[in-house]
Amino acid sequence: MKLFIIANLSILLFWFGASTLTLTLLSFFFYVFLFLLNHYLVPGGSAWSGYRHALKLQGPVGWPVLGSISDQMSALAHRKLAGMAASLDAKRLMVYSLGTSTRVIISSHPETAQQILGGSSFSDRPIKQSARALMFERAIGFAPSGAYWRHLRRLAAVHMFSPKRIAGLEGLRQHVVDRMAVRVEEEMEERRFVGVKGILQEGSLNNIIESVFGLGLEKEGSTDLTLTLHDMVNEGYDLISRFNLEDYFPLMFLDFHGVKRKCHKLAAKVKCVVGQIVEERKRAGDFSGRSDFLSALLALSVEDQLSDADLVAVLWEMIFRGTDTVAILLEWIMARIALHQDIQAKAQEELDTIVGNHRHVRDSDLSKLPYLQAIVKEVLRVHPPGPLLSWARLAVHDVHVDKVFVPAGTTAMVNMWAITHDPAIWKDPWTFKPERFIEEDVSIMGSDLRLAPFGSGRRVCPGKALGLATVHLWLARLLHQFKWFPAEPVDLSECLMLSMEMKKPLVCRVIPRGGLTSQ
Ligand code: HEM
Repeated sequence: MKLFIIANLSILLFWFGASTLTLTLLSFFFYVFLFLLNHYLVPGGSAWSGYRHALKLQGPVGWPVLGSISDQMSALAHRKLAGMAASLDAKRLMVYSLGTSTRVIISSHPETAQQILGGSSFSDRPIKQSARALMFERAIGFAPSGAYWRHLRRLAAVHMFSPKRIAGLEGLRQHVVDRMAVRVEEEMEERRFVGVKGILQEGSLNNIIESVFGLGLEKEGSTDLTLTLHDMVNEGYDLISRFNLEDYFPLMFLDFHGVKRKCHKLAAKVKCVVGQIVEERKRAGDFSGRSDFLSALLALSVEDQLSDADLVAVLWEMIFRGTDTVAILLEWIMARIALHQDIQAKAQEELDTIVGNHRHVRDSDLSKLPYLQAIVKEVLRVHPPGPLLSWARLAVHDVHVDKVFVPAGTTAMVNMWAITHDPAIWKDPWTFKPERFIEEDVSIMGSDLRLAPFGSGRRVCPGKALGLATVHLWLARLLHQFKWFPAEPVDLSECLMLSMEMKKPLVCRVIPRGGLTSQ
């Protein structure tokens, strides 16, 4: 067909007196043009061009060479992808390309999400250069799903996230929230408003550092170390969230944005800072009687021990993952609390009934506070911190999803934000209404894909119980002790980095509720 068109065109041009060279060039460019059209005008874009005949694909064609990179890299990627899936009638499964060769599938439906997250076919993760350089390939999040990854998950399940250990860390959580309450009062006194994000980030970092390293929060030098780790986490977060051309094009030798260089520099710093903590603990010896994760890992039997390099990677990942997730979720919750005064009053009434006003809230009270828990669920529905579930999955072998053939090596994502805002799944999805979870008890731990903010299946978030225990207790304490008002209009705009943050940090006016004092 193409040759026929070219031949006809050539004859026409000949009749119009064009030279042989012009004819050859025109024919050449015309052929290239047709080839490109043929290659790119495929549902899902060029990375899917080899599969179009076998499949019934639905997805955007994207741009030549770039594919749908601009949509994926947008600060509102979850909304863009949800809009595209709805307009192409591809909620169950949409395909697209990143660059010329990265094939992606995305589900915006609980049933296909279950197929992706639930089985073993998508149990690896695609790894970005930045994540590799920052050593995450040797930690739980990006380790391929083999024996090493299973070993790490087991160690973390027993020594970091077991119910016994989470319960044992209540004293730490109480201590950290005491300090946060003092800072709230100090900021109110000094500035007449409270920068919520800063307080939550500091509290969250202190909490995770202490549970991972057990250095003693009040010890000399601990503030310097906290600041160093804080800067390292922020820099790593920024680097890993950044778009890097080299992830999608074979330009490994180039470093256009300087990401590779910065990652290597940061990794060297992490090895030095975390490595030094490990060395000092080893020198001090005797790990018994200590409850921190580092000591538990050092006390393992020889056959279970991790190498020093792997130990650093695993500890660094815990600090990295454990800080922002909790702080970001709590900032969204406090924003909703400040915005909906009626909901705040109802939660405080529940607290006063169950806890009274002569003592602070304890972990043991939390199960008796269904409305408070419903608020957390509703925030996870409306503002899931990982709207695209943070880190994608990778097909480890050829597989079918919804009868669509998905080749090995395809990146798979779930648009949890699209699912939690789908009117076919949730009544009035745009209304903030914690009461919906009083009417229907929906599990958020991964068994019900209508609301799975921690993912699901074998790579589900291992920190979900610890994260929720922290968020529930801190929210209860902050609500019990203070009334929260917006210091300026609450702006609910989103910005998707590694997690989905508030674009404009929350600023509140806070009034003590009386009865309870900060310690
Ligand atoms: C409280 C808010 C949190 C949210 C919303 C959250 C969300 C997520 C999500 C969506 C995933 C991907 C799951 C999947 O692929 O199915 C994940 C993985 C992970 N999370 Fe969390 N997380 C939170 C807290 C934490 C905490 C506190 C830690 C550790 C201290 C943590 C450590 C991890 C790790 C290590 C992985 C990788 C698991 C693997 O690949 O096997 N997370 N998280």
